[in-house]
Amino acid sequence: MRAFMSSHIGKKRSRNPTNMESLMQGMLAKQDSFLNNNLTGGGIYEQPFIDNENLQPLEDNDNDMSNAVEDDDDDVIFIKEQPVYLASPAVPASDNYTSTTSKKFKKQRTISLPQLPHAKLLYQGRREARGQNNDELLHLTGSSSRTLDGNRALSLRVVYSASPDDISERIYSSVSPPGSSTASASSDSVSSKEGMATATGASLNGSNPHKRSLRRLSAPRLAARLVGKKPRTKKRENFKTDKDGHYIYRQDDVFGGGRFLVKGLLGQGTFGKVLKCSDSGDFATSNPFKLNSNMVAVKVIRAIDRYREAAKTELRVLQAIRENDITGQYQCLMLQECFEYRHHVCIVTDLLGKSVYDFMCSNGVARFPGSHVQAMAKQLIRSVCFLHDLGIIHTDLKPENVVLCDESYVEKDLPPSVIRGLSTRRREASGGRRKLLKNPEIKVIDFGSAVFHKEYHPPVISTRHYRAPEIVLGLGWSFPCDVWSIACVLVELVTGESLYPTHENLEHMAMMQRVNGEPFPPKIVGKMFYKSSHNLGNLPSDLNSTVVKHFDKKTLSLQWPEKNKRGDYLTKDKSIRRVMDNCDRLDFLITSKVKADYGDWLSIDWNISPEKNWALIKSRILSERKTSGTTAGDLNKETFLFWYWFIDLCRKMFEFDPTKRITAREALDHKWFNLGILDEGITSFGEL
Ligand SMILES: Nc1ncnc2c1ncn2[C@@H]1O[C@H](COP(=O)(O)OP(=O)(O)OP(=O)(O)O)[C@@H](O)[C@H]1O
Repeated sequence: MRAFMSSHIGKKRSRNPTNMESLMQGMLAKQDSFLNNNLTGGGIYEQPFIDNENLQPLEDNDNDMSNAVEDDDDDVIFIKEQPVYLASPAVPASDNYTSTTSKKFKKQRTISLPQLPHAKLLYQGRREARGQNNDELLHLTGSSSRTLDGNRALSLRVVYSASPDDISERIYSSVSPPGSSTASASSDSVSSKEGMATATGASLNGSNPHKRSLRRLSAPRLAARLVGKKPRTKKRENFKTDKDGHYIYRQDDVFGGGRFLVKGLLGQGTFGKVLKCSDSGDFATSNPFKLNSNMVAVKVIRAIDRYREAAKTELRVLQAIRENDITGQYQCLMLQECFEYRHHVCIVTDLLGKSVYDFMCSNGVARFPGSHVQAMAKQLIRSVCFLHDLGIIHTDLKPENVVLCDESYVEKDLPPSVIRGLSTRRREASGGRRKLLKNPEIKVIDFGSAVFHKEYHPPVISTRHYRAPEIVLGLGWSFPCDVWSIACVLVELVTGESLYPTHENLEHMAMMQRVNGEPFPPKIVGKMFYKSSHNLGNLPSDLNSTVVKHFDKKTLSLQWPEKNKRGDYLTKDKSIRRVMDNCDRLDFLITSKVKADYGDWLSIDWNISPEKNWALIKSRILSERKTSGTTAGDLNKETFLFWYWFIDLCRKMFEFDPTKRITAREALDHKWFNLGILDEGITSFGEL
């Protein structure tokens, strides 16, 4: 009972009807092929469930201008209809589906400009998951014993090296009396995981009935028997670890019982190194949902107890994701397996493309076109919605942790004026060209800081630029902190620059107020004073010295720029400039960046309705046309509406008070996701 939007083009009036129409037709054809061959193949497009609640948002209320099919400025109308489902008890189950052409039911609202198919992804989560912004949840600091118990229950298979030395060691331990085995001493507990090798540390201890036959095998073959895999090579496993517990990266190293061959370094962080490896194991070829034949990413965690412990929580999160999303449709990194090797926890996952951050760095124009931002936003919010429904808070959403599934792109030459304005580094990295992805499909990675909502919550989480105000103010945090981080990411995708380029609390808070165009609500500042004075909850250690002291106890307002008693400024000029130059109210900030594509006509003021905004733009265009004969260029009403509602969504995600912030689930239903835009991201989509 699967049905997708039926689409048709109804032509109204067009400046260049033939071009526009063929462009739209081309887009439709690409969408169809994408739906049928690509995303649907991976199960990304879900069958919408039958639910009256899901018959939304159909028609918008008074403010909705995007239904404006009668408007003079419309060129081509690109009508899309969501399938309509009924859940009336009077209707037999088999009749619940109604075709999109039925007159009985309301159509999905009209879209005048095209969208990428990703922007239409549906989310069929657990309906019972509610109250994610509940005040009590925010003050839950989580139980550390739950975290420890959870980690203790995790089984890690120990894999031994195929090198002769290690094998003799294994033979030795395999014939040792039960309980004295080095295998059981070094493993946290041993069991096999679904789809993984069955040989385990337990099978190697003294009670193993096969120990005599194991002793007769050559070293590499013995290793293979131990891990249940074919060894890649007889080459010695020269895998080395430095004094900080980091694996010392060397191309062509072999590890994991001869199974993994190191092909490259994908990234390194606090937790360890992420390696690109070719995998000779069975799982690599037998998994139908795998993206990339036998290539995998292996995160080799530092061989230090505290990181090993953290890695176990990461593994539990990855396991929960895999158990609840077997096909990977919610675009989270997929765990293939995990094992312990020479005291390193190794996490094997699908190999993905470069991060969105790296793509931006290598691009002549760091910002993404609106259509790509919308496509990525839908996927990202949907992924986070799925995680939240599982009771998982990611806590470290940032462009580095959003990776591309397909790095291929088309290039466009940039005008010399733009090239001149690029930094030398960017000019060299980009070759003076703008890169446009052919497919903005993404995955969310790095669950190394993810937290189950009932488990231990560290007082400070998130990378600074993406950190929500409730964390900075020490109010306690929960699911809403991810929503704030997503908003920071989305703005960065649109502007190409970090929204909060700062490294300290006072400056960060001043920037937040400037972006939101309002001071912190007295309610949350009052809570901060209460919690800090009563030492309630798990407070950041520097809360008083870097945050609380900057608020006035009576007015509950942030004292920035900081002054001494005589009224002299204590805040340095450089810091004041950083706040004033880099930040502006979000509507002004976004329009100032987006103007690069649509000219000076575009201006949005979130304090006035879209109708009034558009009327102002129109009157400016008209008067200018009279005096200088200029036109509005690429700006039309649909484009304006697209950015207006994008800003509206971000504003709701940047709500200071986490209990009032829009949830990921609510964000999925925001009207911005019903709007389209015709830009370079649409034309580059699926380009050959
Ligand atoms: N499955 C993957 N496919 C491709 N690249 C990956 C994959 N996993 C990680 N990477 C790359 O490795 C980098 C580091 O990975 P990850 O964030 O998981 O490690 P980390 O040690 O937790 O890093 P950090 O300390 O910065 O949080 C990522 O930014 C990404 O570029």
